[in-house]
Amino acid sequence: TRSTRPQRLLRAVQKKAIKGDPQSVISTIDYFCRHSEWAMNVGDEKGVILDSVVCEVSPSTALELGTYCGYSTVRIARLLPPGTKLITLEFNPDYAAVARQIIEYSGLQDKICLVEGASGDLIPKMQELFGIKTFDFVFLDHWKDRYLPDIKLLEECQLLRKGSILLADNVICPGTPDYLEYVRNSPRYESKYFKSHLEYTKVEDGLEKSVFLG
Ligand SMILES: O=C(NC/C=C/[C@H]1O[C@@H](n2cnc3cncnc32)[C@H](O)[C@@H]1O)c1cc([N+](=O)[O-])cc(O)c1O
Ligand SMILES: [Mg+2]
Repeated sequence: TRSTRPQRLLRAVQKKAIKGDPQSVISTIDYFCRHSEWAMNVGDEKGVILDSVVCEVSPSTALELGTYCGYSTVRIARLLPPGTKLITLEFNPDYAAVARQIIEYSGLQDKICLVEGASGDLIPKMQELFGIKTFDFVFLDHWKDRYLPDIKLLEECQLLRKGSILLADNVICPGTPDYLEYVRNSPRYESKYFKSHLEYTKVEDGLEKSVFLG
């Protein structure tokens, strides 16, 4: 049977990127998505905004919702201070398998913990599974109708603290209207929109950065 797009993206990384070099893995994926096949990675333009927020927060604990092929996982983990871990959740086993190989190829496996499962099931288990008290940083890039229920779950599970930063992809395209309305109107968040473009295109999209106020 024909290979899947994630498998073809992995093959491009294994063929063209330098093993152990996260930047070359990132550049290879961006090149593949611009010149061979578009894929729903946060991409290079929004990736620069993601990088700047990760560097600013310099999180001790970080969570990513929706690993897909691991592009943003590698982008985030390459900037984390030593001794910190990025927990990334992915419920599609085929995507998780590709992501594991891309993460390993980048050499960042010691900074990343990829957990297979649904965010709705795993978020309540973060304390017991990883001894996590609160997350300093959360990157949301999974199904767009899961953003709002999942941050409400993070609040309920007391996994956010005063100053926790949420960064959400695709708030314009495909769009996350209920999430945006919530973080922009809730007194519990201070929210800011970073205008950009949908990965590898000229279509408008952007990232929403929201600080939990406690
Ligand atoms: O649909 C998009 N992203 C959805 C991403 C979904 C990824 O997160 C996982 N997932 C979903 N709920 C989950 C719950 N728990 C764990 N993994 C989960 C899915 O198995 C997939 O790997 C998207 C679409 C476009 N686009 O232009 O169309 C552009 C983008 O940047 C996008 O991010
Ligand atoms: Mg996205």
